[in-house]
Amino acid sequence: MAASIQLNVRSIKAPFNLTPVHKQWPKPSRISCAAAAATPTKRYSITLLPGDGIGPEIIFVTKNVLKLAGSLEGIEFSFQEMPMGGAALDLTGVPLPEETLSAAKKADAILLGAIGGYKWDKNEKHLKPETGLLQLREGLKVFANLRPATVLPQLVDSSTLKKDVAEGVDLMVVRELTGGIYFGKPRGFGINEKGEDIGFNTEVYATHEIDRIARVAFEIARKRRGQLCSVDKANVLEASMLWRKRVAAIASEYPDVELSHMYVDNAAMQLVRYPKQFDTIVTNNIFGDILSDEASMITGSIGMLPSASLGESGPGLFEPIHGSAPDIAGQDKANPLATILSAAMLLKYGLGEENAAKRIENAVLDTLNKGFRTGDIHSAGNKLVGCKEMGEEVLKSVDSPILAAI
Ligand SMILES: NC(=O)c1ccc[n+]([C@@H]2O[C@H](COP(=O)([O-])OP(=O)(O)OC[C@H]3O[C@@H](n4cnc5c(N)ncnc54)[C@H](O)[C@@H]3O)[C@@H](O)[C@H]2O)c1
Ligand SMILES: CC(C)[C@H](C(=O)O)[C@@H](O)C(=O)O
Ligand SMILES: [Mg+2]
Repeated sequence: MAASIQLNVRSIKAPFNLTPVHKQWPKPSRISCAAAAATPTKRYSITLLPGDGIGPEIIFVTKNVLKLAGSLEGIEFSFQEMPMGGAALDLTGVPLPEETLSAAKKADAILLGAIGGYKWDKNEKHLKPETGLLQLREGLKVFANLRPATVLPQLVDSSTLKKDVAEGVDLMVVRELTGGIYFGKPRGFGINEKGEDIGFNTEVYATHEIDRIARVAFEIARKRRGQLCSVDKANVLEASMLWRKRVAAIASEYPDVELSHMYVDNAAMQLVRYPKQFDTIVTNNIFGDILSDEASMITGSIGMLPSASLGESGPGLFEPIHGSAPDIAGQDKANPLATILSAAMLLKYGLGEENAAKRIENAVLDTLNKGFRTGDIHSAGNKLVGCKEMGEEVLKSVDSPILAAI
């Protein structure tokens, strides 16, 4: 299941007078000289949403990697940068301007950095950067969020888990992204019978929402190691009881996939006890959010985890699973690899361009093999680099021979 591929180029004029991200940074010379670019035969339009905090830094380097990998495979991209999150709030007063959503809908794929930051933390809900992100996911109808967590041999020592527990971990979290407690109604603030303030949200899932995410997960499990673990809280929550019933019903369509069920509290524990037991995990919106952050640390850092958000049709949304990291923003310390690997997912799942995707995955492996590490994955004996340099090293490796995919 991949987002539909639209091959026609669209030239969309940005309605905002945006300062391009990091225009003060010199363009890496490797872009023009790394390898002979193939004559473009395919053209795609990409909406870039740098967002806030480290977002512009990681999007800047990823755009260059995507551009070079594409050009070596006969692909030409047109990029359109649009405001999103806190940056959009400052510019337009809303976290997801209509122009941003409509440009995103018209693109072939969307690459997002990250949104959010201290400045907007106390805003009312509808004026929070995070609300813009939820509106974007809802607007694009990207209900299936794929979050792969793979422990690369080069980074096994960066894992917080013991080497023998972490090594060989290769799992995929399939997170439902447009339903559940994030979107359920009623929600809001009120006053209870004792006169106390209350805040409330509703976890609600309809059959069709569970069935479609279950089918995506079964399809993915079928192409992996044939094992699907559905994570829920069916011992307590009605929404989870329906979830478990429907996932079990859909299992009859996939006799070749082995289905198991696990309560989320146990799953959180099992992920750090023996993560190799997991192949594909399917879970609801909030459990997927939490478990994917947990899984990221097994791989060494949250700065390593990419994601793809796909719907039944229309462009896919590709973003790292981490946030805007305001504690390191503007310091050239961010690890861009989660975003670079999200660009590989964009090529693979969003555009069906497997060769260009492999180039990027391979370039990341090559760069790690050469010992380059940002601070979050750094250990003794490696070369500590910043976000820009890491991006430039990946660029240098984009034209290396294709080795095994990640
Ligand atoms: N998809 C998104 O845009 C997204 C996701 C999560 C959080 N957020 C937002 O980001 C803001 C900060 O949230 P948070 O601090 O809870 O989570 P975070 O993921 O931004 O940061 C958590 C920790 O991980 C580190 N980190 C994250 N990404 C990194 C990278 N690429 N390289 C190196 N270190 C990295 C940060 O420095 C921080 O110490 C909040 O406003 C939150 O709502 C946005
Ligand atoms: C920022 C927030 C809305 C978002 C989520 O909860 O989905 C983030 O944590 C993520 O994982 O993408
Ligand atoms: Mg999250």
